[in-house]
Amino acid sequence: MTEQFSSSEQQARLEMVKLGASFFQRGYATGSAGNLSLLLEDGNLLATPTGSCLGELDGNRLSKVTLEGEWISGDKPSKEIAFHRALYLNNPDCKAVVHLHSHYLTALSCLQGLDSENCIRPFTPYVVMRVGDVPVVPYYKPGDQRLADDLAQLAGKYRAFLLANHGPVVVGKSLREAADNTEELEETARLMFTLGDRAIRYLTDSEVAELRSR
Ligand SMILES: O=C(CO)COP(=O)(O)O
Ligand SMILES: [Zn+2]
Repeated sequence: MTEQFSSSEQQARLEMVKLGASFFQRGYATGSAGNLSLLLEDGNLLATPTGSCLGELDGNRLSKVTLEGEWISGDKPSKEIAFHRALYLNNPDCKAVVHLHSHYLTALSCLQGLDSENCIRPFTPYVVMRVGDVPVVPYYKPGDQRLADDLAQLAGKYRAFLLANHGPVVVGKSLREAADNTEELEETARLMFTLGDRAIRYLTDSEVAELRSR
């Protein structure tokens, strides 16, 4: 990578390239699906370009956009940049966003009858400790402004979201945290399908409350 970026921006670019490759190599991302963004120290967003494969990101060509949505540099930003911006603008703790079409969460997002306020009823502690409730955003086509409008409404209250018939969106205080929490959710969705129709002992309300108050 060239020297045209500040050292913190250079580090952020390298982190995005590294995490994108890690997602891709381990099968959490396939083809050119999914997008990542983070808030730079200069107050602008670094995001993956539209149509890019997370496994082959070029640190020098990542998109830079203002929080208002103006494209500053790099390749054309993700078509989902509007919903990424909505999350930063409506949650001061949001410093990074991960959106994937990971297998099990996307399968979950296609089920009918999900609880729109929390589609993952807790049966293991980590989802409660790290993420909390996961609301479902109704289906809109990728890139639709209504995804951003709905996420803007939910952003202040939740750390992860499931886009119906599409996939997860997870925020974090860092790209690493958002990535870790996305993986936690993906593994939890995988457990849901592994458990299938068997009777699950869900965590009780007091067990959930104990985890939340930690
Ligand atoms: O996941 C995607 C759309 O929801 C991928 O779109 P982009 O390639 O424009 O980021
Ligand atoms: Zn998508």
